[in-house]
Amino acid sequence: MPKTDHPDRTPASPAPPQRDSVLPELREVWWETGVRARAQAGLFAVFSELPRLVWAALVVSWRADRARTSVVAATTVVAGVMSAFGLLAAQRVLVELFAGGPTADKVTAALPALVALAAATALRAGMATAMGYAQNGLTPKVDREVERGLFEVTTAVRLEAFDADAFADDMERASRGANSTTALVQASMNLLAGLAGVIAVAVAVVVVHPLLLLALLVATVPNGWASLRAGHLRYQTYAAGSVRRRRLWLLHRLMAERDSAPELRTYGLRDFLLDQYDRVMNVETRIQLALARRVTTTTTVGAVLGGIATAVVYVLLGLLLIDGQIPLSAAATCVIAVQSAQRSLAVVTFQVDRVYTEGQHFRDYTGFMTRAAEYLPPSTDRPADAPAAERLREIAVDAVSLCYPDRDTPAVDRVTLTVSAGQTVAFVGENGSGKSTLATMIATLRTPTSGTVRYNGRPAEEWGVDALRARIGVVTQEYHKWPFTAATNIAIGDITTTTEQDRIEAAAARAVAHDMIVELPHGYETLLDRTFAGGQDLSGGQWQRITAARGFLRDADVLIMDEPSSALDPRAEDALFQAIRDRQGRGITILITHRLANVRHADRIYVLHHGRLVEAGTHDQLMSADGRYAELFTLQAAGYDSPTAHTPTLPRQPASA
Ligand SMILES: Nc1ncnc2c1ncn2[C@@H]1O[C@H](COP(=O)(O)OP(=O)(O)OP(=O)(O)O)[C@@H](O)[C@H]1O
Repeated sequence: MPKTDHPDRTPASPAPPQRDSVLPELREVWWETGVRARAQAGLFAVFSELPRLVWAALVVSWRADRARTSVVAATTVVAGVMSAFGLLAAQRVLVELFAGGPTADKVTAALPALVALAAATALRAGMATAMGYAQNGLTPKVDREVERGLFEVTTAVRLEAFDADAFADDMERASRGANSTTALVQASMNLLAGLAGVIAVAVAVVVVHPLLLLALLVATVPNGWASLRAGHLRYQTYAAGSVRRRRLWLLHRLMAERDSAPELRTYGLRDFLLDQYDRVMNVETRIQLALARRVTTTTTVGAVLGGIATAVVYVLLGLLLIDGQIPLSAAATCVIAVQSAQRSLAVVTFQVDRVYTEGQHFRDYTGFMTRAAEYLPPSTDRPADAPAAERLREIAVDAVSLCYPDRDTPAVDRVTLTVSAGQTVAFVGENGSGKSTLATMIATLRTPTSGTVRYNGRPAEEWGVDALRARIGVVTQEYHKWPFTAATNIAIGDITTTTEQDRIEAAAARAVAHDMIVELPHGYETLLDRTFAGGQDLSGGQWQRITAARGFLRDADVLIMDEPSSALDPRAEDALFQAIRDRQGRGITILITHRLANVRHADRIYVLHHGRLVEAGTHDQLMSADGRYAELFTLQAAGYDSPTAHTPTLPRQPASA
């Protein structure tokens, strides 16, 4: 890892080495190097990037709301013109007032210019109000445009994306980037408005004396530099703290949310988690203090240099006046212009800083959108040769392997098998043997690293992922508890059926969930989320019945059930497997379970071990073969046969009874 100047590496910041073993998340990860390199771009890079960022902001804004973007652009230009016009009118007023003659005549002569000055000031204020109004209206539209785009991608990427090391961090920064877009758009608009003001003042100053323009620049450059550098330091710190922030967010959730509350108390994790929080926050505090020191030093140096330069401008003005190079009226106008220019330039430098900083976050967003596109599945359009009514008759798994990222050994290793319509097959094997991974590949949720899965003889690409998924129902081992009503939680199995109560109830009945649901306070309309008023929670087994109902809802050609009964009571389990057996002779059913008594009726049982298919056959065939399946089955059965329930007898150690 190359050495870089990084806020985390300031002498005060690194966590002690032994803590890394507790919080590996605090260690530097490879992808941060690239982010940091970007954050370390010099000020020249900042300016060279500005036009592109402002342009990007205008494009987003234009896409979100053309009318409001046009209003902002028009009011910006008109306000700028009015600034120049106002300054020139002010100078005209002063020229008339400093002319010779009686005061009444001078005031009368200055009146037209005074009226013009008042009109320009009023118009400029009106433009600022209109611009503010249009910008406020733009904010929610830009938010929606960008955030929706992000969600469209995060909900479409393949599951592999969530296994990739950098994806979660990348996504975290992208969400921050999405939130930054509104700020970028606003800052860009304000920057353009500020620039229009600066140009207006510059024009007025040049009219008075060209040399004053140079002085004006000298007076503003130090503050501008300080402001830009401070923004730059903040971004560097932000970019380097992504992993730490994610860790903090996780700790917030672990300590404050309902899911973790019981285990937190059972295992007495309070002090442990608070300690972890303290460690992350200690690092964070040190880094923020170091940042504050550097930012304060930078802005102080900028302010001192800016003050000296302003004094130089006024001295120069005085010298020009004494020398008779400019009249008193022009000198007075120039003082007004210098103050006005400093105000406008303060706006510009502040907005340059914001545009750059928010722009970096925005680039995180656009960069993520580009990188995430690599994880998007191929076009989901159903090809013309996959008729909508075609049923899945056969699934052929051909030498399929899957290696998870950063794993040396494949989770599934060259597995070949075929399942036909009407068959119920079971995948069995010890924990981690690859059963779920194989099932997710059949369900098109993961793409094999090598080998092919064919559906009716054709690979998935020829069908289109959507066409296949519409024909495959999956009940996953790690099901999700959706914070919706019981009815919707079942309808999620086929979201088009949310209003088809009879279908929902039929699916619930097959999954032994109906009676349980009608006993809930609001029956099917009971909200299954305790975090909302009136919400209910269910037991593990009750949740499992709901998820099984999800699987039954869509009478899919293929139903994959991964550990559907691990939390069910014996009666519910028996009823569920009866319902699964009812599919036999019709669709394809793939069953994954450790309760081997439930797979006895399967047409074929596939035994996996370390990712490889080691045995296949019916229950009777596998028992006669006396291999791995027979061993597991006998071991489990012995638990029931044993006279002492707590000391199950191993098959090769006959019971002493
Ligand atoms: N997302 C993942 N990233 C990396 N490795 C994974 C991932 N999911 C599973 N694995 C690994 O792949 C192997 C197979 O896991 P899989 O979940 O397919 O096993 P399984 O047979 O279904 O296990 P179980 O009976 O415990 O459900 C295991 O070694 C597991 O650690």
